[in-house]
Amino acid sequence: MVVSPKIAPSMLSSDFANLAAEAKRMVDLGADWLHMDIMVTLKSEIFNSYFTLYSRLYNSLCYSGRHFVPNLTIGAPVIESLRKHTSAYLDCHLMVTNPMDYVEQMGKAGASGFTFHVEVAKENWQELVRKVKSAGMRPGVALKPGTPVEEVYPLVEGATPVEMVLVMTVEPGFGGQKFMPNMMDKVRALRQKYPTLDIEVDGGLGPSTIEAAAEAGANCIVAGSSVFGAPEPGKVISLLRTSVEKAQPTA
Ligand SMILES: O=C(CO)[C@H](O)[C@H](O)COP(=O)(O)O
Ligand SMILES: [Fe+2]
Repeated sequence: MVVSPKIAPSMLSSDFANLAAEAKRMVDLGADWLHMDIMVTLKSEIFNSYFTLYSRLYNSLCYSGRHFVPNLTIGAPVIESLRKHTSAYLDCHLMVTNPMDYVEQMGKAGASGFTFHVEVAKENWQELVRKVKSAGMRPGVALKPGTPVEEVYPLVEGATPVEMVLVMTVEPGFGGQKFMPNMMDKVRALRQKYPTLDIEVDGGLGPSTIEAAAEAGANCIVAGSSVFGAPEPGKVISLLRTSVEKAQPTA
């Protein structure tokens, strides 16, 4: 295989009150990675800034009070707690407007992968990737459904490249949404250009959508509701893996 399958249950669909046990359950059932969705509101990011007033004004002018996503999930303290209970690869997907602010804390907390959104890193992605690497994490870039795939090419081809591209197959923010099959054109274009790149798909993946994603060339599969909502989650994990293995070309 040119690229290996990585099946990453999204812990967004787990029982947060029993996160350590849920993580162990997924690893025991065959998960390669644990996908951690980090969503922060704009308000808490403003408080992180030294220029509170300026940020507030800037954000109200440019973002009209909107957050990167309309949801709040977990942050570095939860990653740090979970890290004490598992050695699994923690595949962190940062849906925040200022990823640079979270590099150091996520690295110290024990995150393995740090995937930021291209939409908020157009100006500073080179510095961001460098910092992610020096904090001991693997850098990845994500793109929303409305973002053209060409926007991530420079990040894959840069002097300090990202090591994974995450193609969102739903609008970021919530689990349990419907898979967008038209996003497979992006996956196909990426796989054609970069045969050995890790390409992750996130949103609405499960037994009924995996074939489209695997055939297009995705090898890292995030699946939340389809895994946690299944009577036998282990069977879903192995089905996802088999589909990727069948579709990937051999070296
Ligand atoms: O990034 C995400 C949402 O923004 C989640 O990772 C994603 O939605 C997974 O959940 P599901 O498999 O239920 O769609
Ligand atoms: Fe995600």
